Amino acid sequence: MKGYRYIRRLTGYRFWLFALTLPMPFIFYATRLIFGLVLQNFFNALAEQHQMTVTAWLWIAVLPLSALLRGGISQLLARAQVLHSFSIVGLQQRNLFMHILERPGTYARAAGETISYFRDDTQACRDLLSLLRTVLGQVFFAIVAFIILLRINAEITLLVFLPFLAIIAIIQSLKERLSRYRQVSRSATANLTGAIGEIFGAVQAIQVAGAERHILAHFDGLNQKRLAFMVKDAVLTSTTNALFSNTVDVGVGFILILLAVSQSMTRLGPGDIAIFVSYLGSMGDLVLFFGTLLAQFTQTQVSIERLTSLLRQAPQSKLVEHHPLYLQGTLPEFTVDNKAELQPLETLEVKGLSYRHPESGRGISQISLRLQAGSLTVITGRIGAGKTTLLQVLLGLLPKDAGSILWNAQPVLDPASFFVPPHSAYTPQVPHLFSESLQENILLGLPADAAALSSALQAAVLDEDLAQLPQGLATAIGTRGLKLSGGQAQRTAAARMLVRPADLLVFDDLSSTLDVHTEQLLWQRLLQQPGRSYLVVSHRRSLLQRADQILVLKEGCLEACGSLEHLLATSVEMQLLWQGKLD
Ligand SMILES: Nc1ncnc2c1ncn2[C@@H]1O[C@H](COP(=O)(O)OP(=O)(O)OP(=O)(O)O)[C@@H](O)[C@H]1O
Repeated sequence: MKGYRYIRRLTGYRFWLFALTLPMPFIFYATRLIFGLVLQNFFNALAEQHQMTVTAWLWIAVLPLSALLRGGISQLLARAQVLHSFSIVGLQQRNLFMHILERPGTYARAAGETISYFRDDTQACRDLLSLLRTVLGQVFFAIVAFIILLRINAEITLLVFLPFLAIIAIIQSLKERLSRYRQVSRSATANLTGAIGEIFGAVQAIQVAGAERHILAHFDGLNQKRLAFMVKDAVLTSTTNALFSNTVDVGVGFILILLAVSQSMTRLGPGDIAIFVSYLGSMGDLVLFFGTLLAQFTQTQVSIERLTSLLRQAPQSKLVEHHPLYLQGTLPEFTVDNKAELQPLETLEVKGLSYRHPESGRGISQISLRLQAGSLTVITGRIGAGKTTLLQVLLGLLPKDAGSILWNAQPVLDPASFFVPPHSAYTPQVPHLFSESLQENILLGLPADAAALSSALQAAVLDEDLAQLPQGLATAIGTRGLKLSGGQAQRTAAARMLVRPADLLVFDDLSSTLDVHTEQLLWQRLLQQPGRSYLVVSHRRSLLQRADQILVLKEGCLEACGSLEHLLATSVEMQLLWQGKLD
């Protein structure tokens, strides 16, 4: 989606608020024009009469009135401006958040990067619109001021405007270099902070490898690079800022020099000089803001590209789709669809399911399966065969490229919202735990039902561990569950699943962190649960032996399917997996 279309669609959201904010800079700069005219008339009246006349007093009285007018109108419109800013930033944040929630499997970014998308990139358009509005007001001011000054003294006006043009030309010539220096210094900073993150995450590995000296040298090198780029960036930015801020003084100096050398200046009264100085001050704003506006155009384009790149196959206009936002007043009641009324699982059918990861071009192709209620289906295959991808596409965590999913012969149109309790529950390969108590991690907001909790703990083989934990269920498990062993973390995630009513339980390889005995006990207890069906990724022999059917995946395709006996007799891939000859 082109940047301007993105901005146009965004501006269309609550357009009346945007329209209300448009006159603000015009009113602001109109009062500055009035202020200059008042100054001119006041000083000229004073110079002509050599004393405070009624006219002079009148001109003085106009000053606070114009300030009051400006303040009053600004106050009225400021609310519209704040609401408009929050609306367009909030709309993008809401749409981005919804997109991630709909397809969590496609979103794999670090927390810091995510904050930068949500906080910085969604604000780029707001900043651009705000600058654009201000610069339009300033251009209006510049044109009117130029005409007024021309009428006072055309010769001087043209001469005084020369430094402005010169400075705009200098800024333009420096613009490309400014942006290059800024980009290089930002990326040097990102390299450094990225390295700090990696070093903290790998302290143990560094110590074990005795690589402290090498890492410090690397860190020092990154620091030196950043220092060099930052100094260049700071020197150039300060120089251009100095140019900006001294523009007005240069202009005033120019007038004074002309006053000393030119006859024509003698025709200027003190009020005329005052209006020149006053207007030049505001012209300085235009030079400053115009340069910033040009830079903001580029930054906004970059931000729009960054944001839309997160959408993958979804239409790019999704980020600027219009939806209600609740910025004021009480929030509407939160309702969850009551899926309990829907049919309990009888059969689950998958036909021709395909998905390719855009980054690697790999994934799954044309997978079909049929699963009966109350059965255990095991998906197996070598590393990278597509087992996780199949589960994620089925559950709607990744968007399917092709294929269909049928629940009791009815098509599932939106798997992401369908495959949740009470239809199904899922434990991923790496469970996500929070730095809360064990109980909160299992319940995740469900009302504490002691019987359901205790049954889930028992089924997940957590009951014995619980006795060892200092505060039992109230034990805080640390950031991402770090105080738990890998196996405990995985069984906590399993208990979270079991405490919820769900017909279909989907597990992605529990065996990686469980010893053979615990895993056997877990499956023994799980399979005793009434009314549940299981879809499980595993390569453990004990589970393959229990399975009603096994799907063997190879390079993203369904290689074979059937009972263990049948597969061992007919599938070479299954034979190799069974003998542990493949990883
Ligand atoms: N996020 C991703 N981006 C790009 N390619 C991916 C992504 N996730 C998986 N793949 C690729 O898709 C293929 C299938 O991966 P998948 O994780 O589904 O395999 P798997 O059978 O579950 O492997 P494992 O046994 O290691 O869990 C692999 O070639 C993998 O490299």
